[in-house]
Amino acid sequence: MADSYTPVEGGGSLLLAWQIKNKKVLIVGGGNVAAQRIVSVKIGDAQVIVVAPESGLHHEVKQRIDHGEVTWRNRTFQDADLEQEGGVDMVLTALDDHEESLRIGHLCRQKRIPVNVADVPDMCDFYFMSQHRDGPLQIAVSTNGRGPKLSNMIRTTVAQALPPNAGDMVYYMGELRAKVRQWEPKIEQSAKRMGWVTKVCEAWGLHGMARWTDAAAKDSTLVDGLKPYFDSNQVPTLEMVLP
Ligand SMILES: C[C@@]1(CC(=O)O)C2=NC(=C\c3[nH]c(c(CCC(=O)O)c3CC(=O)O)Cc3[nH]c(c(CC(=O)O)c3CCC(=O)O)/C=C3\N/C(=C\2)[C@@H](CCC(=O)O)[C@]3(C)CC(=O)O)/[C@H]1CCC(=O)O
Ligand SMILES: NC(=O)c1ccc[n+]([C@@H]2O[C@H](COP(=O)([O-])OP(=O)(O)OC[C@H]3O[C@@H](n4cnc5c(N)ncnc54)[C@H](O)[C@@H]3O)[C@@H](O)[C@H]2O)c1
Repeated sequence: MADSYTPVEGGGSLLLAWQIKNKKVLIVGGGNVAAQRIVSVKIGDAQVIVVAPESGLHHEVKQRIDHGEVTWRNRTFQDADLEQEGGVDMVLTALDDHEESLRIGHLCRQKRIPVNVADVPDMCDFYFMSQHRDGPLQIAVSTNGRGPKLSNMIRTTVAQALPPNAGDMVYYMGELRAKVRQWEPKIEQSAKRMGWVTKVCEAWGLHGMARWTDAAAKDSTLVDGLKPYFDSNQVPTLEMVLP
């Protein structure tokens, strides 16, 4: 046991990968910011309700309404929007009416509905982050409200440092992980499974896994060739398993 653990540095945010699939997200406003918010929450397969009068709709928002990607209430916000059809799980305001935006923020706080109020960090229960998306890979950067443009630049720099097939790599290494669970389904063997997968990741490295990915994408049976190595708890070099 350590005499003293590293002190925790507070003042940050709790970063989570929020599972919002089929949850109801109310977006108030239908302009520029709303258009971006819709994309952010639809990535998580949320059910989106937009409340905004037709006169102020951004063409992207209009298109998503026309395509049935979001539900639309063609009017200004009413307090009852927070209660209708069993209530909502999250609210995002994207209005050009600052006072009304703040009022909605306070209402959500009263009702304990998580809320993001565009342009008013103090009223946000959570901030959005600058995001890189590549299939199952998501990388998000926060500066905790200090510099959104800086978030964007750091995110771009991080993404550029990755192998170009990083998203596929996450996908195919996930396939390998699923295979290992099939090979050794017993829950008490979890430590063996995790230990072997970790050793493979470390031995191959990111660039090795990227090479594996290109080969596995061409030949779906390749993964089965790893089973004897798993069974004997050995980690093969790529040369031993690539065609
Ligand atoms: C990540 C991203 C996600 C998204 O919004 O989707 C995002 N802002 C993005 C872009 C961006 N926003 C703004 C600019 C102009 C340049 C600049 O101001 O720097 C740029 C740059 C650009 O457009 O390139 C204006 C702005 N933003 C906020 C304020 C209010 C304030 O600061 O008080 C003002 C008005 C400032 C003023 O008027 O002076 C506040 C917030 N913006 C946040 C997120 C949260 C903190 C994120 C963090 O800490 O990193 C937070 C706190 C709340 C929130 O919105 O959740 C997205 C990156 C998109 C990408 O990656 O491409
Ligand atoms: N545009 C940006 O890049 C940006 C970036 C950060 C923050 N913001 C802030 O976010 C807010 C929204 O910006 P925007 O560019 O999307 O504005 P916008 O003018 O494009 O859109 C505002 C939308 O709100 C709707 N609206 C107004 N009152 C409403 C009400 N009572 N109920 C429902 N809908 C209502 C309008 O009809 C319109 O659809 C502003 O406060 C802005 O300062 C904008």
